[in-house]
Amino acid sequence: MDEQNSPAVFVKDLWFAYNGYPALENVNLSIPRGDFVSVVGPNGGGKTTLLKVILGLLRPTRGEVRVMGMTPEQARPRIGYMPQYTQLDPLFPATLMDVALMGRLGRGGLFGGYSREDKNVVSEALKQVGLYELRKKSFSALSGGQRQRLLIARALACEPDLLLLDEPAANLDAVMETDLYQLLRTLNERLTIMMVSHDLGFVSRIIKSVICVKRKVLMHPTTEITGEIINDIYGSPMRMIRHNGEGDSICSNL
Ligand SMILES: Nc1ncnc2c1ncn2[C@@H]1O[C@H](COP(=O)(O)OP(=O)(O)OP(=O)(O)O)[C@@H](O)[C@H]1O
Repeated sequence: MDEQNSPAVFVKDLWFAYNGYPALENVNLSIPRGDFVSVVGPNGGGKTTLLKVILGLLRPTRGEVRVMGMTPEQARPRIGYMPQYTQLDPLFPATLMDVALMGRLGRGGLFGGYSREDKNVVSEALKQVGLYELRKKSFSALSGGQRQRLLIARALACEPDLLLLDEPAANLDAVMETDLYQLLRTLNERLTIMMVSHDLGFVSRIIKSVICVKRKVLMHPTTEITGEIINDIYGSPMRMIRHNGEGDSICSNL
């Protein structure tokens, strides 16, 4: 498969174990470019592990992973990653610009200083998430929602083709969550997005496919997700809410 026409993510017969304990089994996936995938599943199901394998942070025990036709290591500079928990101390003495510039590290920034291009790309990323005006403010002055946006700007700073987001809506209130999804919807016009969501209260209007991870992995178009599938993943009764009569749906706990 050549680089141009290959899927954003292709996984074949992938197995992964932590010290002999299997976390992912026989995973097969093909995520087309431009997709917006929500990765769901129970606690400890393997969602973060799957993201880390795609990112090349974890090496599979067995199987093949290709990201835009390349190995994860080769593709890494083109993958924007927002990890699950914000590691940054809220009192971290840095401006928004400093934090977002960290996203240029994989592009050769920092050592020898950041170039004008680094700063231009990061300014653009801050504009996209609506934080450019605050760029000189301290990280500690941001609200939870603004911090999540800043971490997305940091992930965008490497000018990615693929964005991997691990629970970006964690700790956000409903209004901030809606704003965040609106931003992701806009970004999806030019990027492939894979987003872990812990619960199934996802805004399905913007999501095109759902990947269910419970050691084994299944991918469905959003419209195909049924209560039965959800019960199967979570092992507990779940309910489907048809959203707008156009096949959109939201799943939630009973
Ligand atoms: N570094 C590690 N060493 C050993 N086992 C691990 C490690 N990280 C994760 N695991 C185990 O692998 C399994 C999958 O974990 P993972 O974090 O990928 O799940 P998850 O679906 O992202 O969970 P959550 O929804 O709780 O974030 C779990 O059983 C977990 O305990």
